[in-house]
Amino acid sequence: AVRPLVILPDSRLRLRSEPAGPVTDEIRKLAADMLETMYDAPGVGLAAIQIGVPKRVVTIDTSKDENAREPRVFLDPEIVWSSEEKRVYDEGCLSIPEFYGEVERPDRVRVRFRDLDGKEQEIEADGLLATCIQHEIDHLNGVLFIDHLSKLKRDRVVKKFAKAAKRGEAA
Ligand SMILES: O=C(O)C[C@@H](Cc1ccccc1)C(=O)SCC(=O)c1ccccc1
Ligand SMILES: [Zn+2]
Repeated sequence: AVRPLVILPDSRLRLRSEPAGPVTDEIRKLAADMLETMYDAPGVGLAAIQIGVPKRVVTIDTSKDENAREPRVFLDPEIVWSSEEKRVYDEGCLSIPEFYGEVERPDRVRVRFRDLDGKEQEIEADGLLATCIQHEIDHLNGVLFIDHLSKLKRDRVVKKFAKAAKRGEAA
C-alpha cells in the first residue's frame, strides 16, 4: 500500500535505523509498500524510515521508463569502497519536498547488501544509482542531504519547514 511520507521537521528522520535482520514476510511486505510509495511519489529511491519504519531497508529504481521498471531492494546496505573522484548532483528528498541543493559525493561506490532472497550481494554503482544509494544510506544513519549544504542554507530550510509544520500546512 502507498504509505504516508515522514516530512521534515519530524524527528524520526534523525533516527539511526536498526538492522533489517532475517528476510521475513514482514520485511517483504515493507519492501513492497516502499516500492509502491516510491513509484507513487514519484521518486527514484526510498529508505524505510521515510514511511516511519526504522529498519535498514532501501528501495531504488533509476529506470526512467514506467514500462521497464527495475526495482532494487537493499537490506543492511554498506558502502565498502568509494572513488576519490567526486560528482555534484542537484539533490532533492521526498521528506523535504520542493527543496533542492547541490551535494558533492563520490562518483562511484561499491555496496554490499542482502537481497530479498537473503543472498549477500556486492555491486559497483556510478551515476544516478551511486548518488541515490549514498543518499539512502544517509537516511539509514539519520543524515539528510541538507546536512551536506552550507549551515546558512540548511538553517534556512529547517526554519521554513518548522514554520510550515507549526501552521500545520504543506511547506
Ligand atoms: O528522498 C529520497 O530518498 C528519494 C530521493 C532520492 C534521490 C535520488 C537522486 C538524487 C537525490 C535523491 C528522490 O527520489 S528525489 C526525486 C527524484 O530525484 C526524481 C523523481 C522523479 C524522477 C527522477 C528523479
Ligand atoms: Zn531523501
